[in-house]
Amino acid sequence: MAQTKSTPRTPLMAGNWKMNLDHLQATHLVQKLDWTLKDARHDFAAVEVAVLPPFTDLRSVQTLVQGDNLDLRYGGQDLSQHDEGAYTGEISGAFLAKLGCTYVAVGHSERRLYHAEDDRVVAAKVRAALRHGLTPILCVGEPLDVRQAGRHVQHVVGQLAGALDGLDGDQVSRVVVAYEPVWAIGTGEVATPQDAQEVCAAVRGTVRELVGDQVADGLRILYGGSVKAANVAEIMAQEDVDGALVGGASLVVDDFAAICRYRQHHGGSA
Ligand SMILES: O=C[C@H](O)COP(=O)(O)O
Repeated sequence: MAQTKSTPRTPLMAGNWKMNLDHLQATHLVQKLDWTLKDARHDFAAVEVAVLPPFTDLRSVQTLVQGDNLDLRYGGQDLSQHDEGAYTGEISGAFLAKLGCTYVAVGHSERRLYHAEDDRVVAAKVRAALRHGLTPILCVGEPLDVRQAGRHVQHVVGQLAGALDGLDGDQVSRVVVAYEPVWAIGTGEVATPQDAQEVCAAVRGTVRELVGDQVADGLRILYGGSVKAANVAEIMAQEDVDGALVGGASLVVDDFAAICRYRQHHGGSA
């Protein structure tokens, strides 16, 4: 049973589509998602829903969301640390802002792994996002060997401190953190609610030490890694978990909508 949390923070359910769905498929999914969430006759005002499509879909998503005034936010999966210039293939945060993006994922483990993004690059991208008025969804998480060695909290706190280094309280208050254990991404191997809580509490504690109580209490921390309708309510019931970053299940409207309706699964009030 979900429990009432001591500090209310608006939950965020963000769907990271990764390299899936072209702009036509994106239009179809967004329309159906909006229809499904409204059709549920459930109060979604208290849950923020966002999608992170591929860059090539964003203009279509913007047209739909703004044209039909949909209650849905959207954003990019990555951005350049630079604002403009000779960086072939890169996308500026300024371009994302111009397209009406609210969010941008930064430091996803797939970027760290396949594009060699280290804490220094991730920190620069967090700053780039903030410069352009975007909310970075800063992804942190440990690989399996680190978890097995029992160093997961230390690892995540190190990534977090590296990415937030030098930011003031106002800047950190505009960041969302996503804890995604690498071993749980796309594997069906979901962390237990207690695993998620342990690390998310450490994330909040680190932010408390860095910039104080007010920012820490307001910080939204998402869990990501094989989130499904069947496991989301228990994860959301944890004190320091404020939402989910959803990969595979966000590509199927009914599955993602069910995740957004997590309160209905156990009748709780997280
Ligand atoms: O950004 C999303 C995460 O990588 C989780 O992906 P997944 O839900 O497919 O495990």
